[in-house]
Amino acid sequence: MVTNNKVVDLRSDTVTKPSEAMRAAMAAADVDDDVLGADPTAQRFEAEMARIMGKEAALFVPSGTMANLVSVLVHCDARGSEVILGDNSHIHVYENGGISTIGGVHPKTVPNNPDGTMDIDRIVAAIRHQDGALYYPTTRLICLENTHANCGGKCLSVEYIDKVGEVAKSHGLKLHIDGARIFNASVALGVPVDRLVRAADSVSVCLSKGLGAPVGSVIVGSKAFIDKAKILRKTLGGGMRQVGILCAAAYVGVRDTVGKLADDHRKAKVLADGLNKIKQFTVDLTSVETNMVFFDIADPRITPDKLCQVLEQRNVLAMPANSKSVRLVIHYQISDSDVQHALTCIEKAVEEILSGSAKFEHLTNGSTANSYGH
Ligand SMILES: Cc1ncc(COP(=O)(O)O)c(C=O)c1O
Ligand SMILES: C[C@@H](O)[C@H](N)C(=O)O
Repeated sequence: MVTNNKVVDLRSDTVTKPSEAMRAAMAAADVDDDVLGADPTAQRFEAEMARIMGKEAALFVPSGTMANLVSVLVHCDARGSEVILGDNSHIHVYENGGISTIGGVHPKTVPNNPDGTMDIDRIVAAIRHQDGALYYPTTRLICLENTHANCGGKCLSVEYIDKVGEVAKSHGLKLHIDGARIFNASVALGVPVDRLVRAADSVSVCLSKGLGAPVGSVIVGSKAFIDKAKILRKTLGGGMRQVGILCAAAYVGVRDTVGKLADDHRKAKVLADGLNKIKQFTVDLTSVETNMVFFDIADPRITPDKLCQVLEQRNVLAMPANSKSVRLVIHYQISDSDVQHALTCIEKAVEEILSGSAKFEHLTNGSTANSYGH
């Protein structure tokens, strides 16, 4: 039963459609072959992103996955390299093991705490000792993720990042931040984004998430690092021709949408409060720091897969996080009335499922291809 023609898409902040301003900028973009020389719009955008992030240089890449892969492979350019990263990190869980299958880099996971951090003493303990060089991989890199997607969009503090940076420096290691949502963290923490990443040798920044660009990420770091990253991007097939068309849209996203992230976070809290009033759900309200809301379903009759299917019949899109919880993500194209409409639809979906009147096409255990969970 469709109660509203408009689709309220809460699956992710990757679902935004380009704004009219982005489309106009794309149409008007001054472009050239970025492989044969330098697309002027890409060059301007990369210089602006380096300035904003407080790094020497920047490189536009087609996706966050490629941004992380290129960054890890530049830092870990010798055989037998190992990277220390979170066991629940996007790089380790959702990027097809690319650092290993493509880059030959060995992952050394450390448990992620619920707040997205890894215990500093466990990071230090994970660093391979020189004495074992005959047997062990060689630690070259530590990766953090801010905000942390699988930990509910939690923010890593600048104090924590600086401490990990000190550990990396004192052990001769590099530090990469998967900053897919670094602007969400900067806004939620009230810390300028260049200060937040000061300790990092490289950062990947998604333009196609909360910033609303249709495509792309940017890597920032030293000029020497970005020069190597540019070659590796080409090796991976990421060299692009008139890429200014995409950079023009991304530039509009950075200019127009960063200022809207605080409102995304406010709406996420409104959504979380509403969900917490539904007695079959539990939400840890203190964990809603940015634009993501995870809620657990206590009633076994209501599975995440069933709930998402019934919501889809009402044009509200959501994704199971796993077999017991659902993830909802706010972005700037979700209005306050969309939030209220979604809450009403969720309440009605729960009633339909519990009354037995809900219709399902197919059921899975929640870990389907279209689920975020694992
Ligand atoms: C934390 C994080 N890092 C990296 C990525 C990868 O970005 P992309 O989907 O553009 O490859 C995502 C999700 O998309 C993410 O949530
Ligand atoms: C699914 C995942 O890869 C994506 N980064 C998201 O958060 O939606």
